[in-house]
Amino acid sequence: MRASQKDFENAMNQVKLLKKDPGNEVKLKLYALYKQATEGPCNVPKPGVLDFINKAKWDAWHALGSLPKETSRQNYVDLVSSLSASSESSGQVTPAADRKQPGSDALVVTSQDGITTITLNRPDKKNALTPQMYHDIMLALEAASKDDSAIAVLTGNGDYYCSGNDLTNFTDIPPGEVEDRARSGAVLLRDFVDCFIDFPKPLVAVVNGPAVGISVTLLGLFDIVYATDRATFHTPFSHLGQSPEGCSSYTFPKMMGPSKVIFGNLKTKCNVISIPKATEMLVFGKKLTAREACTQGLVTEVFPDSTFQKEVWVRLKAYSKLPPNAMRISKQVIRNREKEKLHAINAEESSILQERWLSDECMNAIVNFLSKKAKL
Ligand SMILES: CCCCC/C=C/CC(=O)SCCNC(=O)CCNC(=O)[C@H](O)C(C)(C)COP(=O)(O)OP(=O)(O)OC[C@H]1O[C@@H](n2cnc3c(N)ncnc32)[C@H](O)[C@@H]1OP(=O)(O)O
Repeated sequence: MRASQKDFENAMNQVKLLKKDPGNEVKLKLYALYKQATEGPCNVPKPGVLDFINKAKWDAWHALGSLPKETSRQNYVDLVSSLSASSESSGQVTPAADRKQPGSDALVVTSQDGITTITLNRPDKKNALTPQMYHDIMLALEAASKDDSAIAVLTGNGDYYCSGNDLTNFTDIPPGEVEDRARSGAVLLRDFVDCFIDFPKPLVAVVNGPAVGISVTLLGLFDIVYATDRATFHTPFSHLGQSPEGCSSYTFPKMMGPSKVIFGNLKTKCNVISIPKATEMLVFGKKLTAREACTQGLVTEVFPDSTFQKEVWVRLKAYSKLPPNAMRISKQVIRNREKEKLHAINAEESSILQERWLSDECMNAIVNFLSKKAKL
């Protein structure tokens, strides 16, 4: 059977996830087949002899002569599939990918076994979220809401789940444009969080490592949160001169419940007040371990790191075989009556944050991070 365009796109995504470098010879072969499959026979002038890299690429492409596009596509898919079989790719992302997100390699979307997996793929920056990634995640969620998968998963590649908003997003802003940027940032944030509120299928977070900032607050909008015991959950908003988002000002106190504080002594009358446990996280920036987050209702289940990927994916594959319409409808029954409220909270949080981004407290904290004075 001939490889389809979808198979070809799957293969392109799989290449990005290979753990083992396949070596220059194979990479040239992949390049040549890709060019032949997408553009046909080599039609560009030969680079000069001193332009070693481009000449090697040109030679590899040119060597394919008039190989038809369809055959090149098939050969590309076969080659990638043989590489994937021999490469030890990370447990959860071996399945063939089925879409390439526009504009960035920092997000990889795969779809297999009824599960669409959105993987944050910027491990060298601890999967910090750039504006492009916010846009691409929205696109991926939009596509996943319509594709034939039963559930969707968000996870991270590397040792972190996500280090939150990329703090360099706040740099290089010309002085006259600061307010405009804060305004457009708030619109993006609001649209982004709205996509999570409205996502119609079961949404699962596979928290493969520490999580910071918005990647934590969003967890209140997921239906299941599985975490490795290596994960931590940190919302250092006050440290950053910022304030909670992702509807966490509502979902966290609701999920975590109150902690009772008793004051007074035996001689005087004792008073009991209830403070949401979430306050310690959202106001004071207390970092929770995975077990603490589980006890407090933010995480569904914690797994030992050594078996995390295996156990979680076995579980999710089983869930994905359940009738998809029933799961979608059940999710809606559970979530729908809160939706309007969540949208209103999201709008409010985004507009408060827009103001915070303009504050000296926020600017100073970001400068501190960027000058490496502070490690949160
Ligand atoms: C549309 C806009 C929406 C905005 C929504 C608002 C959201 C609010 C938030 O998300 S607040 C949370 C923001 N995140 C942080 O404050 C985390 C900052 N990072 C750290 O504190 C640390 O990097 C760490 C604890 C995550 C990891 O520390 P570690 O020592 O293990 O590793 P490094 O610090 O050396 O990090 C490796 C490289 O990654 C870069 N990096 C990490 N996180 C971020 C980030 N959030 N933004 C930008 N860059 C980040 C780090 O700078 C290192 O880069 P380098 O190798 O080039 O130095």
